[in-house]
Amino acid sequence: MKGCSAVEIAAQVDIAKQSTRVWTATQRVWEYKTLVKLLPDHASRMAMVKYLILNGYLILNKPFDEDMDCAREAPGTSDSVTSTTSAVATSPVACTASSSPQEEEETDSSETPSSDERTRDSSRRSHSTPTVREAMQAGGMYDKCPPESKLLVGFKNHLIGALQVQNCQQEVDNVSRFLRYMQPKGEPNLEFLTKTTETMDYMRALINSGLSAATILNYWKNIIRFLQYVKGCVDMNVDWYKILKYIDYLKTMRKPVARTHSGNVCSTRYDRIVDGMPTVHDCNLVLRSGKKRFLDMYNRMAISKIVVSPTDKMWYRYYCEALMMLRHFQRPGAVEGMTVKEWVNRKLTDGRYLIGIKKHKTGATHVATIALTLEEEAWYLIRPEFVRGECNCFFLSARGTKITSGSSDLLRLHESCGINHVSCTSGQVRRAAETLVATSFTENQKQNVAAYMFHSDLMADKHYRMPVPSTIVATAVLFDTLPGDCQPPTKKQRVDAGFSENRVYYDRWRKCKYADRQEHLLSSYTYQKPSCRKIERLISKEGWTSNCPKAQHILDMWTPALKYVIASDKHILNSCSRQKWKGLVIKSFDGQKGEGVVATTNFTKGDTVCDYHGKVITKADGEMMMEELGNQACYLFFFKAGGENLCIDAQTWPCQCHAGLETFGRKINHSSKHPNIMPLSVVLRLDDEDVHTILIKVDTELKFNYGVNRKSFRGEALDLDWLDE
Ligand SMILES: C[S@@+](CC[C@H](N)C(=O)[O-])C[C@H]1O[C@@H](n2cnc3c(N)ncnc32)[C@H](O)[C@@H]1O
Repeated sequence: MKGCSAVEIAAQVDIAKQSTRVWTATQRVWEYKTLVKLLPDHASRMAMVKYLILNGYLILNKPFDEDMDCAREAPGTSDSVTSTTSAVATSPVACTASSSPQEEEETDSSETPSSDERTRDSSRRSHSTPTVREAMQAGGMYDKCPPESKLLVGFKNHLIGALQVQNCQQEVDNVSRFLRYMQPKGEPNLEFLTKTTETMDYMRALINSGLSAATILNYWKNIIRFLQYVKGCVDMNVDWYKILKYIDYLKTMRKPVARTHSGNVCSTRYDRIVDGMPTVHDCNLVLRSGKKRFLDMYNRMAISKIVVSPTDKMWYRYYCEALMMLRHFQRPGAVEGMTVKEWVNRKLTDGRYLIGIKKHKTGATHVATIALTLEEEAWYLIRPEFVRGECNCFFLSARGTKITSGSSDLLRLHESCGINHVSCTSGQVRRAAETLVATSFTENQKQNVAAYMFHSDLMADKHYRMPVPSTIVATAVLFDTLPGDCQPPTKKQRVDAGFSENRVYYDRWRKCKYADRQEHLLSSYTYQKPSCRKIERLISKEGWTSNCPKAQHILDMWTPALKYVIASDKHILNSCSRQKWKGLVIKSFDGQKGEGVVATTNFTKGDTVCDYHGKVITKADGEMMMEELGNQACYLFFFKAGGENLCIDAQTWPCQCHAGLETFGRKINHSSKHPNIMPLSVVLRLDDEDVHTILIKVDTELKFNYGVNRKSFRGEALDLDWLDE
């Protein structure tokens, strides 16, 4: 539009904007998963994908072209990706078990009951999985260091011994591949700590090889854990500073990947909200529709002793496996791992047969448990029909060997019943059950369910906190009833807004408001217990006249919340780990006092000025050190935490972790009469250390009360007159 006037150009821009809006609004962007749902038939879907792309549509989360062309994508692939991603989002450990390229290889079914399935499975093995692996191989990311390398052996022992990670081989392999990439030859060493360019290359190569964001994050997590292990190795004489810097670098580098991952998880969850989630009942459809055939087969095999065809027998087994996954919410790994011994050891408890399964292919330390009804137990008694030789596994393939993929079997069952399996995987039914539990079970019941479904407690907790559509709507309705001035909705407002005349929403509003007020009052007193009078004053200042918490009740509920606030404060964690605190200097004083700490900025009550840094030792060890010191200045801080008598040893200086750096805590002098800071013992998740933090109120020399007097320590301090200060 070179020759056009500004007005003409502006008019064209307007038209373009308009058309972009229409373009976006008319579904130019497609999620591949939606296409899977709309077009379960692979060929039709591929044709549609091509058409959409040709016409300028954008398809998000499309599998690699090669995968789409080579393999008839197993229905449910996208779904299983979904469940992996969400598991990763809630528990990074789960990612270890499910998202590594090795695992991708292993989860392919090798059992091939029909020629059709054989074609599909073999094509998946020969094309789909190796795509990622081959890319990794080509990029030099698949080679490993010798397993006997000192670093790897040490790391593995650390994972098993110190961190109790029994299933750690995958993590060790991931680290091994990383080390090999960074140092293609020889015994791996720590020279990579300075190779930032190569590290960046490694990240790029991982991304380019087609690994999912979740898997890459998992690699990164493993490497960071490895570095933390190295940091703690006293015999390696490693440079802490270098390691910390490198960890920082890794953390920065993973940020974009983490963003992509969060985006993926969000989009999955969004789909779930928009498309709705299947209920447990929906997921059990295959059990209902196949039940007649199943019972018929049972009658023929168990009662009439008629020999059925191998295909029928196989189908019967699929159904039995499905029962465990869909009705008893077991993971496929538990179905695959169940042994004959575990079956024989089943225990009749309160009318149910209880079975425990130890091997379930996950990193969880829980035993998978199933409580079969008497009827179900009878259905499983038919197993001898499948035995072809020696095999300890309970479920047996057509060849009499261990089954390899419970999820593939579930998929086959769905296909045989003509049911679209997409929303009926074991992951889906577990999620559906969790949703149900979250809305209608008590906390105790939830914990029991978590154990039954063999989640880690943390994972279970996270799942239960996931919003479900009905909760979101209920909350939104509640918000709608809240006018801006925070008054409860009047009866007229409620009725006008389409709600019933009764008080249910009014009461709900009052309940929420009451809880808010309680929280507000409690949050005003974080580190010092208030008096009843003080709370009453605050309540009256707020101007609340009704629906108002009682001051005494708040006092009863009060606990020192600050510890928890501190424990999650990134600034404090960072300052503790780097030993960098702002607003303090060390100053020399006259006389015996020596040096002390002075504040150069104004601190406010509640501020954390620094920590008392040093190694945490026992009280007995501390006392022994003190005895040896005699009358010399002493840099030991005795305290009690969780019933234990401990001591921070700042006597041993400089510390290993911050070579050559003077730390402030140990330089703070004593004052019993005018202390202006107080120590607070908190447990920070910081390289497994208990870190003591100190609060200050005024900008003057920092002094705390050492908590001892001249008579302390059996009178040994009698001549320390400065203790009276
Ligand atoms: C933890 S250190 C404090 C820093 C020490 N002033 C320095 O120069 O390194 C504790 C020692 O400082 C000295 N100290 C602490 N408070 C003092 C005070 N109010 N007056 C005199 N000396 C004090 C005592 O010798 C004590 O053993």
